[in-house]
Amino acid sequence: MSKSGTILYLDGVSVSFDGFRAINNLSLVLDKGEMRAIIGPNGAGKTTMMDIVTGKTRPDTGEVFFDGQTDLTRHDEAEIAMMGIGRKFQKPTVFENHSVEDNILLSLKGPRSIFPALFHKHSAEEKRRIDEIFSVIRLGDKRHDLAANLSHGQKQWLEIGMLLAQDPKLLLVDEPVAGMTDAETEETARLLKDIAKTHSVIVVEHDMHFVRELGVKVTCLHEGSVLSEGTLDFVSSDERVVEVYLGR
Ligand SMILES: Nc1ncnc2c1ncn2[C@@H]1O[C@H](COP(=O)(O)OP(=O)(O)OP(=O)(O)O)[C@@H](O)[C@H]1O
Repeated sequence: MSKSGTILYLDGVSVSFDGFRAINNLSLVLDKGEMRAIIGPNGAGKTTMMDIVTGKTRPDTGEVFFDGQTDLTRHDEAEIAMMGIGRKFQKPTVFENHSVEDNILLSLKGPRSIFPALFHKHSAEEKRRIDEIFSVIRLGDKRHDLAANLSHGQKQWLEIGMLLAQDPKLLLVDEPVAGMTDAETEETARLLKDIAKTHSVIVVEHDMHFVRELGVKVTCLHEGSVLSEGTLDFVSSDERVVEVYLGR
């Protein structure tokens, strides 16, 4: 497999915890600009795979490359975040006591303490970026509301906006629609599709209706390796996927 043109390249990756192989000879390649949905049963290794990409967990063996050339196994979590890999965990962790806009300002890329982040005069370029983020996350009319007053779904969108403020090249998004209403779920699919026009994205989800809305290539993990990969129709008609996951 060639690394050229890839944003993420995992080959032959394994990791064991106390003798248990959570990731087992995993190979997964994401092209630059691609959005991919990752599905699979509990314990399949989805979180561990993302932990390996973000430098939280070191693989025992295998290659992990970012942007075709950077060996991620040689970097720590902070360095990997600085390189442009952003991760959103399942539970939203916004600053509840700040306004929606301040949450975005506090997240803008660049070393900054709270005081200057909130009170410094923003350049035209920064203002353009902030407006762009608000248009993507559908919270323009909530800019001055307290983050605590947002719905669960809106908090997830705000946190995606905080991730965008870090200007990542690759976003890892863990179960974004868990707990959302159907309308919020559909809007989240549109929101991620907008983001995917200019970013590479990995979305882990169990909600198959949402995965269908995304309309992207799907990878099903099982026991730490790829069980099936292709269109959702292809993967969901794979008998092995039905047996270990969808049929349950
Ligand atoms: N730090 C750890 N120590 C021991 N075992 C671990 C550790 N991290 C993960 N595991 C085990 O590795 C396996 C893969 O777990 P992982 O959390 O990656 O699965 P997952 O696909 O994300 O599942 P879920 O859909 O439930 O989030 C599980 O059996 C889990 O118990």
